[in-house]
Amino acid sequence: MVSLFLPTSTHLQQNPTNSTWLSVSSSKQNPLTLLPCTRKTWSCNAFQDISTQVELLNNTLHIDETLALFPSIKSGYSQFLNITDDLPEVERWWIVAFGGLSWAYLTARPGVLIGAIDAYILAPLQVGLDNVLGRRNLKRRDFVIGNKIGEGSFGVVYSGAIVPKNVSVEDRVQKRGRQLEIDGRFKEKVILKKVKVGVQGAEECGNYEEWFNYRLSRAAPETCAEFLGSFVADKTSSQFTKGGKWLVWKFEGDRDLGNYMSERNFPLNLESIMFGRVLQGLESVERDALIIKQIMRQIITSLKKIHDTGIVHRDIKPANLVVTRKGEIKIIDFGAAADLRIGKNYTPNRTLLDPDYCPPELYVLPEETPTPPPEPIAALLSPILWLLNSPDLFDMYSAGITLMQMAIPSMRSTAGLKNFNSEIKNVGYDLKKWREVTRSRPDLQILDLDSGRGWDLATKLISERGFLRRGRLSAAAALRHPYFFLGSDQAAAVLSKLKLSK
Ligand SMILES: Nc1ncnc2c1ncn2[C@@H]1O[C@H](COP(=O)(O)OP(=O)(O)OP(=O)(O)O)[C@@H](O)[C@H]1O
Repeated sequence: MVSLFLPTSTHLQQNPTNSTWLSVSSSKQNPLTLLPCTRKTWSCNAFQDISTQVELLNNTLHIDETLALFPSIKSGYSQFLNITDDLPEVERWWIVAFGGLSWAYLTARPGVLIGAIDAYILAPLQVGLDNVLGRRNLKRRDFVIGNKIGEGSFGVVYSGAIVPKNVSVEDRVQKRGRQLEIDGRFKEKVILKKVKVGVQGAEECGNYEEWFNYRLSRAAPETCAEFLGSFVADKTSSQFTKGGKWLVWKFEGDRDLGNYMSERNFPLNLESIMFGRVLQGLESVERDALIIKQIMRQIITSLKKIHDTGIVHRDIKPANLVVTRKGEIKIIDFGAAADLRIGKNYTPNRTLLDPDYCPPELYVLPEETPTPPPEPIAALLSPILWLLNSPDLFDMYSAGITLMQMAIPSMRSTAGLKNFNSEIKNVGYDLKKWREVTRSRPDLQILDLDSGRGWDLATKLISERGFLRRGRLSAAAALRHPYFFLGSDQAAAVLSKLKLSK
């Protein structure tokens, strides 16, 4: 039985094992006493002065015994009694109530308390530690640049490698084609993002991306690519422009989810990566469903952790989900992310979005939301902001589109996705209605398995915000959806890992 100990006279509590009621009394002078009672008699007993310890026939339970199980609570409880010894009972009640409410507020999402600990203790500690270990002193000459692998509005992304100490300067020029991969000396592969120079907003975006990567490297490192740091080029040569900023990550995998989805054999092309082997004894559609479920579980689990820190990614899509060799999904590209605990990278009326994946509301917060106040004040107000606006649901819509794309082959092409987006808009973002009227004849087999659990989840992710800006599942609620019950995908993943480790 779990009890709530209040430094006051009496309250009523039910024993969950046998449903009997207990009258619970405590005060400094009188040790806590539990009396079996009925609901009716409790109100009479409640104000009785219980000065002697009463032996309970069936439910003998003493506060000292119970508190002995929780030593820290016990010492806190007695300290509290000591400190408030001179106070009248009513004031003690107020202190407890105020303390409880403050604790609930400070720990409510997105976590004012944990955010303050991170900002004022963990972040400076990380800087100090990184400086001691030399991690903040990255230099241009530490890296060799390989092929260009992507370009966004604010940055150009290259593959690269860390230059080992024994390699001569001449070798540190750009390596093109497969030169870098076949050169055995460059073992530690990295990804480098060159922040564009002279492009409006690029520098600011690069700084934000760096900030988000450091923040997540402390709060939820397993969700994203390992961030190694940044450097500013000290001279202009080959890809480097003097003064230009570069961000560096560990190379997490050859391909992102978008690359895998563009292949005809998706999702089977991920089967051995996700599960370490071919799933046996299952129909092909069930194998597909299991792989997709495992990917979705990872995406939503990571989103939950990121949202718990107050960060909304705002650009969730297959191209921003790197698949590692161990079958882990890492979220990348935090250039558009916003920290809605302190208002970082949030400007009202400005949205950075990919129209194919962004939700109908377009903005992470209502357009009339004012410019964030200074960070400590914004942080203090953030639980109210989250409660009223649920900004995390922005990413959940994008996760829903990703699920639909994985499960419905015709939606994987750019044209198929655009067609879906225009059809869903025409039916007011009502997925059930879309199913009735779509002309695209989608193959919904995977979503319809297990009495349509996948389909049900999709309908609860792809929807308008609705009343009180809710009406869409949060990451935590999605993980509790029946689609993720009976973790057959989890079991297969664990089994394969056990087999591999033998
Ligand atoms: N840590 C990493 N490991 C492996 N591949 C990565 C990693 N980071 C990025 N990539 C690859 O590089 C591609 C481009 O990266 P990213 O999406 O961060 O930049 P971008 O969108 O081109 O730039 P911008 O931030 O300006 O929009 C990704 O799609 C992915 O394939």
